[in-house]
Amino acid sequence: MEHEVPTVEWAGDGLRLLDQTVLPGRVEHVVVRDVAALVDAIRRLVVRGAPALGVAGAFGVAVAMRQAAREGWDRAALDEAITRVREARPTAVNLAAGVDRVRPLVDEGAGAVLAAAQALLDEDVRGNRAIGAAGADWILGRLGDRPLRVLTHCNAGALATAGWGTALGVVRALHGRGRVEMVYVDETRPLLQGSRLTAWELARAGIPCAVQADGAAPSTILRGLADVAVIGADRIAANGDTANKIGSLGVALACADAGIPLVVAAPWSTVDLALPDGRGVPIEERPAAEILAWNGVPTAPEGVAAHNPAFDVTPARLVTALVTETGPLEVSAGETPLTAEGAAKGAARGAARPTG
Ligand SMILES: CSC[C@H]1O[C@H](OP(=O)(O)O)[C@H](O)[C@@H]1O
Repeated sequence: MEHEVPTVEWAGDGLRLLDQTVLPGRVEHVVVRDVAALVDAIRRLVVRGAPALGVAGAFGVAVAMRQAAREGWDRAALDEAITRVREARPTAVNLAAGVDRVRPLVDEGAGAVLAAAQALLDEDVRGNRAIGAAGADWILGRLGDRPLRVLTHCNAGALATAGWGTALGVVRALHGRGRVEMVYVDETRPLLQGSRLTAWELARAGIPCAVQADGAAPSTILRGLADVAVIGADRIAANGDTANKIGSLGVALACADAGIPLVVAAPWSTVDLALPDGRGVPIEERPAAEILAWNGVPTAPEGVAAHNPAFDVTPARLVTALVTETGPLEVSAGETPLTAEGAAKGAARGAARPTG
């Protein structure tokens, strides 16, 4: 049975978020009604994942407007608060894009902003279903119509989006066709989005999976235990260079060496056409404590330093296929650069009513 729990939704007077910091042990929600609480929720990964951040950013404009009305802010204070939401995390382009999409509607009132944010949420779910189907089509066409062993990194599932997921959307589509033998789930240190979140989603969906240490991924791939790796993205440059959770580059290098496909599943809203290549991707550096302890228990000697980049950039030459809502692009084979025309088609596909 499919048991999706809404990740982000408007709840009358605030933004209701599934608190992903307490999964899988507890399923709890928080409702944020002010900008400081929303920024904190984004920075602590209560809500996380590029598309989900885009939706949270869009609704965040309405949160700021409601707070401005309650507290009597002037326009400058409102604009500053909206910018704080927009800049809460730097790497996923979707957060800023979500804010920018609805910000021009501020003068039309909170109702217009909420309607636009809800439209973005609905488009994301439709787009993810399209990504899932297109990704499954490409993978089965490439590898043969048989049950497959998939490797994933981090969480690019329903929890990272408004629903269904991107990379896990592909896995869900394959599973729906009876074409998943096993999913190797990288635990994804330091915040364990794989073991805590991806394994939770797959178990609830009845999809067979095994959690592994991140360090096991290259040998799993080079020992021939996986047929394909499918990952999400946080920002894709115009040439196809892809920023994703730290450790994705290692998976990509192993896939290239082993000759298995690396599939990036992402909506066009994750493509940053203003960025010619991956050198300009802002890489979020996160707190040392995430590396040096778990649940407050030290895992390293006191006083040592930590290096905690939250993302890395996989060069386009290692991306076998980028699957968006408009279909696959065989990036490493040169089907780039990504174009504004493609982005427009993607937006139209997400906005299109489902045909059945
Ligand atoms: C579908 S985008 C998911 C993407 O976001 C994750 O980062 P974080 O958990 O820090 O928000 C990770 O990079 C996933 O691949």
